[in-house]
Amino acid sequence: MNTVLDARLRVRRGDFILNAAVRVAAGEVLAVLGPNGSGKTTLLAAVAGLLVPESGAVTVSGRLMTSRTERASLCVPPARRGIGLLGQEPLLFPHLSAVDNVAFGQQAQGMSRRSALSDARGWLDAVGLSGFEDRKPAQLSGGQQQRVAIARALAARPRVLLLDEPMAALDVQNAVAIRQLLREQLTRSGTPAIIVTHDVLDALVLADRAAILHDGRIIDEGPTAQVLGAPRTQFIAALAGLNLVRGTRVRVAGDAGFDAGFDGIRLPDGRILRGHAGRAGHAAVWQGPGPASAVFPPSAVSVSVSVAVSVGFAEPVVDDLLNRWSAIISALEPSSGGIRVRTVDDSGVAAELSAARVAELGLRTGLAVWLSVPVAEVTIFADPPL
Ligand SMILES: Nc1ncnc2c1ncn2[C@@H]1O[C@H](COP(=O)(O)OP(=O)(O)OP(=O)(O)O)[C@@H](O)[C@H]1O
Repeated sequence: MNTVLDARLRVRRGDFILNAAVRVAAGEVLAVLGPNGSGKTTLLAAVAGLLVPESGAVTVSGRLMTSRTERASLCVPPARRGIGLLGQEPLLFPHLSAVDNVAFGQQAQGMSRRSALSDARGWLDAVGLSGFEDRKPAQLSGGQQQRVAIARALAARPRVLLLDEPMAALDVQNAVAIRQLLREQLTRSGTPAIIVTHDVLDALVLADRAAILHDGRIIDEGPTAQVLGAPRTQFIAALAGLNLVRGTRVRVAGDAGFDAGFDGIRLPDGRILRGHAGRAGHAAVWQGPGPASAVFPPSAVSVSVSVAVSVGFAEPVVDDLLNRWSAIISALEPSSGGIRVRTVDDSGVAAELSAARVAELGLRTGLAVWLSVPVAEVTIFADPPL
């Protein structure tokens, strides 16, 4: 891997400690996902040189930018790292026109005004703002200002671009357009980037790899689809729109012609949810009981109504290929796949049904139902220590 950015950092902020390592290769985009307070902004600030770590190092294209050991300390100022920053707010110079805002960085680096302006016009065209060159930020919409900020960040030709929730302050339509624009421009320019985000779409559309930050530590990292498809935390499962149920890993004897037997997890109420072992390295080898998670999509969960349902009481196994349990509906919400049926259950499992099916079954909040999910749809992962 042709590493452009290599950062290993331990940063203290009050009681909070970030202890994380990230690498970004040439032309690669890494998404850093994590809940509020997990340390995402702290990580970017330390990479950018805005925060000095307790220990660690940051190199950009092999040049040491931060180095902190017990004996020595180096921290190259942010403006001299070749690192671009794009945040939620465009932070344009209010007194400069769009084209002057974009040209500013190039001129500061010594490019002639004429060349910098010509380059800036090209970048404004690339972000769909040709014809807006002479407008001041106050004469542009929020989405247009963010486009100028993207043009400005890329025009400076940073070695690495750090994006801190760049779509968070935009309405949905603008966010979709700017996300697409960022994808095009990052690909076109080959700029390696880290994007910190709460939004799974940012990770899916923009990033090759995703890292999950949890309480100051990276607890999972890999190709975006793989990380989101095998979520290690409820936070990521919810982002990815998947159900994640925690329990203890058990080996379930295969009595229906499955030589290897099933894998399953035992839930806190004693119920067993059966599935199959997840991706290699997570749970491919049986390692005895231990914390584990079952992951399955809401679209795989069927709902049926029975008058005799007693909640929390697991029905005797009626089908080796199906997990089945009782629950009470807590909410019905619109979703991309129809209607999301949320249930009260230790694990808060959700099902996704068409509106017609919801009407046909007469589903409503407070109704007791049976939920079932095919064993083949459930993936079991051994939990790494969080
Ligand atoms: N200046 C500060 N002094 C003390 N603690 C701080 C300071 N700034 C941040 N923290 C703490 O550091 C932790 C990480 O904050 P950080 O902003 O990096 O998280 P984040 O993942 O970016 O969160 P969010 O998604 O809400 O922006 C939090 O617990 C926060 O309270």
